[in-house]
Amino acid sequence: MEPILYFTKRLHGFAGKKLYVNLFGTVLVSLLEGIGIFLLVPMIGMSGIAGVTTDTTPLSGIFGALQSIPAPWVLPLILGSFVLLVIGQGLLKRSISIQNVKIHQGFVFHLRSETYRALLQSNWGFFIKRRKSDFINSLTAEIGRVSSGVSLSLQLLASIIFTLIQIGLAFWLSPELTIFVIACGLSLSFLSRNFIRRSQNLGKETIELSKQYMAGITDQLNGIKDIKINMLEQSRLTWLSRMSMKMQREQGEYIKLKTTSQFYYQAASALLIAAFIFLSIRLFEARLEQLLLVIIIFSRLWPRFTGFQSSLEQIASSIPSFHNIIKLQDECAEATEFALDDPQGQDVKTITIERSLECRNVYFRYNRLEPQFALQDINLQILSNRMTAIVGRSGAGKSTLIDILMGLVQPEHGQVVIDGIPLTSDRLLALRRSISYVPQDPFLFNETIRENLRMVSPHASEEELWEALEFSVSADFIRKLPQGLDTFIGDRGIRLSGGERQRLVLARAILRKPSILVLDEATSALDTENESKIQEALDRLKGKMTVIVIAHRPSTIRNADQVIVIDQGTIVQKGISANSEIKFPSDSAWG
Ligand SMILES: Nc1ncnc2c1ncn2[C@@H]1O[C@H](COP(=O)(O)OP(=O)(O)OP(=O)(O)O)[C@@H](O)[C@H]1O
Repeated sequence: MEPILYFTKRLHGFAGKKLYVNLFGTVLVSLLEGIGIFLLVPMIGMSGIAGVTTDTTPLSGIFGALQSIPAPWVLPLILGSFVLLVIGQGLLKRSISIQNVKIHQGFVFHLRSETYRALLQSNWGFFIKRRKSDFINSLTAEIGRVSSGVSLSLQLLASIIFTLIQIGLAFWLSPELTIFVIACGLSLSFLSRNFIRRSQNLGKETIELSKQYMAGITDQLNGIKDIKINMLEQSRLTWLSRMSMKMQREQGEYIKLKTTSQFYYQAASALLIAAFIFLSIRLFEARLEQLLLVIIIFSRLWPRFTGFQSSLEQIASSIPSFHNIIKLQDECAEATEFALDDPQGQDVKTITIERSLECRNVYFRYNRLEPQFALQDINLQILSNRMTAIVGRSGAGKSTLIDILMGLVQPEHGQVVIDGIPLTSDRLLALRRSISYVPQDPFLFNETIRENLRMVSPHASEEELWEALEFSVSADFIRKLPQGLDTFIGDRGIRLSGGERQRLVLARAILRKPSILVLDEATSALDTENESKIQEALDRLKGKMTVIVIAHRPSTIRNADQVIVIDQGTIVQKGISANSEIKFPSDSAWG
């Protein structure tokens, strides 16, 4: 109940007055439907079928007024009112349905952007502990389930209001029979608790399966090249069929549960109606017209009880999604590193390092429950406007060190210090604005080259774009493309070679005009000629920009002013120049 209330409040906050208008409209539609049914009684009476009159029902007062109208007009008047009522109800229903869809869609979008915002505001440490596909699942399937769960709850509320009105009317017509039917309805709802609990459990299974499916399919599509090279197509297809079978089984269980509960309700309805007619005739001696009205009302009312059951089951199955989204938003809130709409965040100034960027006694573990440190006792000084190279064998801790220096993760002990001042959370954004980072696996968007460059610097002139491209030795290959800067580069830049991608990402990094440039094996895919051209370009940055290079190849660090060697998370060697006393780790990459 709690998560439903939580999201209903959120929906209320989002839709405001529109929500009440729609709820009121839904109740009105149901009422009009009820009035339409009441009109059936005098219509039947007039037709002479079964000798029904309205005299003995509480409606006699209302229909008595019809006697003052000339006899030939009564039937057309009643039939006309009936048609008008049905048309009015239909139109109202249509506009409410449209409004409902608008509110529902708007709320899905609102929830999605709220959750995505919370995700974007979270720190890097939060992302490395979780599966990306779980986020995708939450932002797509689960938010959809939450929104339809909320919308179902509101429909249920409208239905309850209408049912109460109908019960009032039924009570007015026959209190005994009404109490009898309500008692039966309540005892049935008590018995149906088990179905609701099972629906909730099935909802949990749905989420787990949907997470597994999303994780698997994302991984496989990311690794489609490996699948093709290793001819894993058949095994992947088998995985998909197994997954589909599990999902089908689970959906089958859900449908079985739903139809069983509907069957019980139907059987109970038949029994109840039989008992009800028997009792009304034998015990309560109801008259035909009274009985007819009560039957009409309850034939409308009883399906509502069945509807409640079915809605409750559906809502119950969406509750685990409610919990998951709340949990995700709470975890994001805990991991928030800045607020996206914070006006101060928008005009953060960049930091210019005057003297140095330092690590003082830094220790870091990915998992604080395990004894293994990824970095320990790190003390280093990166001088401003110089080139520092960080080297070490694979898994030594180079990328982790870079993440610490960029403020992406925080040390467990120790500090990052900029020009003698410790890096605190309020300066994190400023530091990040000052840094351009070229990762090992460069990321490009499925857009044109121009769009990919402008993403980081929307106002860059054509001249600036080409300048950055010249720097990264990309200008020539782009000029040769038929569409030049307007070439679409495909998913993650798949239509470019690995080296071209690296050069383009380097151009993007330079375009930001950073004060610190971080290259994490950013030239590993380049041939010697292009690499040395980039080395020359980086050389020209000396004195203008602080450059930090992670490298595996000695050629990459030839011109570094300082070389730091890391092994098993600790600094094992520091040297002023790569050409002199540095001894490289005995890793195969170093030849
Ligand atoms: N997200 C993570 N969760 C847990 N452990 C991690 C994570 N990322 C890295 N590690 C571990 O931390 C250690 C240092 O990893 P890091 O990526 O910093 O090494 P590296 O020197 O950059 O290696 P490479 O040259 O292969 O990229 C490794 O033992 C690695 O297994």
